[in-house]
Amino acid sequence: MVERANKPKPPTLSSTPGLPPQATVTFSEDNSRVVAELPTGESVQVLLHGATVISWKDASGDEKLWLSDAAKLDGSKAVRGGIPVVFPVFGTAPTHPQTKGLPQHGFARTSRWEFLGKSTSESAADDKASASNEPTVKLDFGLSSGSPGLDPVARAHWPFRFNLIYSVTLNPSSLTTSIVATNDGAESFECQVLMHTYLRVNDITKVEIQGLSNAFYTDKVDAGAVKTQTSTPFTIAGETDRVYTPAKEEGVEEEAAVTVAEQGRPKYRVTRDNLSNVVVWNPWTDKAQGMADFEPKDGFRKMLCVEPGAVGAWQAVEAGDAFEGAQTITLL
Ligand SMILES: O=P(O)(O)OC[C@H]1O[C@H](O)[C@H](O)[C@@H](O)[C@@H]1O
Repeated sequence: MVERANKPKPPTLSSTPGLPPQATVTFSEDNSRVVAELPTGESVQVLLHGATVISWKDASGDEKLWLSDAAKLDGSKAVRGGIPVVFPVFGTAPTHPQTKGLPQHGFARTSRWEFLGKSTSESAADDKASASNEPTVKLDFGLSSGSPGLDPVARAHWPFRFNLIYSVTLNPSSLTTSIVATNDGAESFECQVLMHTYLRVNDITKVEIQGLSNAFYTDKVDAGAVKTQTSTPFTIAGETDRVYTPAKEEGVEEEAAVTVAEQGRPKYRVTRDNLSNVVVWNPWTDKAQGMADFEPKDGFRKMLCVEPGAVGAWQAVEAGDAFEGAQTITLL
């Protein structure tokens, strides 16, 4: 059972002498979000609407994600900022028979998920962090075709039986989000998955992105032209909306990391597991102006979306099978 946010905090986080202090997990008073804090001070907040991570702070309280001042957190709209979950379609797909009726980025980000529970370093014994005695907390969220909180648009336009488990794992120096999308029905379906991470930066003009050299990308601000990333690291100096497909190194199982540096200092490393694309997005002046929920209007200077996903192709999930993917963002 999670504790309520309004319950007074226990005087110490470790109630059992000899055991390492545990993370605390509480619900906000209005039940809209789950808040987890490590004994070392790092914290994460996940809104049940969309299972959207809306805050990730380090031990000093420094926020790592960008969230619009005008973001709707009341369930009326997808959240502008944090980490919205994109499923089962990235963008819109008017020519894809199964998802053509769905709104932009699907329905996962506009559905109310269920909080399934937490595990901390003690119970997550196979977790790498706990093996090194680092505190860790994992929060699990669920959404299925039978969920009461499922956006009605899913029932109307995506008639498949599915089950999504989305896990948010906080360690002192990293945040991992992972998804398992299971096909519970008798028919196969095709889907796309993406974690739409809005990283917070101090000044976008000082940001450099590394790790995408020679990667092919679709340039959505140039009519979908397919290009190759020649200059690396690269900087952002205008509206940017690119879907990268970085090549995998031969014989290497893992996908190459993308590093975001600011003023020459590495800041975030984004690693991917079974997510073969990376979208890099910044709306810049005009697009930011055009989004009612994007505030302040010059907020594009404080953010960079680096979005690991499986969106370049459709993922076919046969009956009884599942698609799994994850990202880890490490503070450098
Ligand atoms: O406004 P939204 O539906 O949240 O989408 C925000 C952005 O998401 C992705 O990064 C896409 O590549 C962009 O084309 C899109 O503008």
